[in-house]
Amino acid sequence: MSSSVPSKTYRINVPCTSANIGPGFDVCGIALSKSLSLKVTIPTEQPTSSEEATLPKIIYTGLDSDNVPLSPYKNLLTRVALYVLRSHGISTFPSGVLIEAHNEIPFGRGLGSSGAAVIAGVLLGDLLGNLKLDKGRLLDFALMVERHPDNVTAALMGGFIGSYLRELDSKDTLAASIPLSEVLPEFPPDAGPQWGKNPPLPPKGIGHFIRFNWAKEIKAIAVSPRFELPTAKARGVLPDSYVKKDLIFNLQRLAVLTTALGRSPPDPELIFDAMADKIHQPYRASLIPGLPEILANFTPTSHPGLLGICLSGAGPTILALATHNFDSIAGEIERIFGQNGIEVDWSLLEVDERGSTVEEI
Ligand SMILES: Nc1ncnc2c1ncn2[C@@H]1O[C@H](COP(=O)(O)OP(=O)(O)O)[C@@H](O)[C@H]1O
Ligand SMILES: N[C@@H](CCOP(=O)(O)O)C(=O)O
Repeated sequence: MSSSVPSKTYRINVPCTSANIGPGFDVCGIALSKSLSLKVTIPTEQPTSSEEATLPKIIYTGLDSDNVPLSPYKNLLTRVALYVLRSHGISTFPSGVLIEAHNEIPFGRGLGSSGAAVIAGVLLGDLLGNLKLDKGRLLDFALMVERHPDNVTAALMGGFIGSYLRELDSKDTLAASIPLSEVLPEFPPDAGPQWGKNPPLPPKGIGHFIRFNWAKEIKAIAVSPRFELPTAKARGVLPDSYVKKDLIFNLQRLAVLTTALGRSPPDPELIFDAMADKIHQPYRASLIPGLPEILANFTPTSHPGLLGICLSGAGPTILALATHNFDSIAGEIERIFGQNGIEVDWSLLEVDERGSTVEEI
């Protein structure tokens, strides 16, 4: 943007997330120390009716930025922002906006890249419309797009979070049931202010959540195979119903895990067993070569420092929680993936307690 145009610049920062943490399928999420950050420059004066308005210009740097659509009607960040704006009766983006995205979250690896993009988009819409929505309301909009709460809630709030979707009355159920194609329509390339009907506001308070404690000694090792597994595909292999004993297996562990991860010093035996799962990982094993072996080959006794191991989100990333010996734990997971012909990248991450932030810079 030319320096002669008066403008304000903001930084939106959204952390990556690891969802499920073993038994907490669609319930738990942890915000971690990699992020999607947007530098957003907004002109403070808009063109007069005789001047031509310009659409947002989007620039990406960082991971997986080569194939991201840069049209504001195709890009996930701006489509979500436009949904928030249109729900408030604002049919177009302000003119002349510059969005510089820097991405550290690999796409389709189970570290919540789409959840982070959805939260960044909601925050962007709030900023562009000067809507000043509170966090609960921002979450409602995010949940209309990404309809499981674990990633988006942790990305927005930060820390280790448990969440559920409120049972809605029939009027709210109707409002929340509008298809995703109406929330994020495929805009024609020449979409203008008069295009389509604005979507309705989402019901209030769709998502409820609580923040658990997190013991400061616990770090997250994220080992990401170098292939993408779209979350939709990894949800597609899950059954529609479960047997009672598998549900009880997970519920018992989840009840223990949420408190166990907040206790200092952490108890490796308790956490390790509490991170086992029977409702998503076994079904996803067919999509992630090496997963059964990885889950079967690690214990706190065989790998001192390890607390627990699970699939991160829908995978294929493996999340190992540990207090020490990070290199050897990651190296061993890398070795098993290697035997299955899969290369990986790994990093040691901290829990991000701040969650998403927006600041003027
Ligand atoms: N920063 C981003 N900007 C635009 N689109 C994104 C961004 N991050 C993720 N996406 C979209 O989300 C897809 C990945 O979503 P998903 O399959 O749910 O995997 P993940 O486990 O990483 O959330 C990407 O292929 C891309 O289409
Ligand atoms: N609970 C969801 C979480 C998906 O997380 P992602 O980071 O893989 O998008 C699931 O397991 O499907």
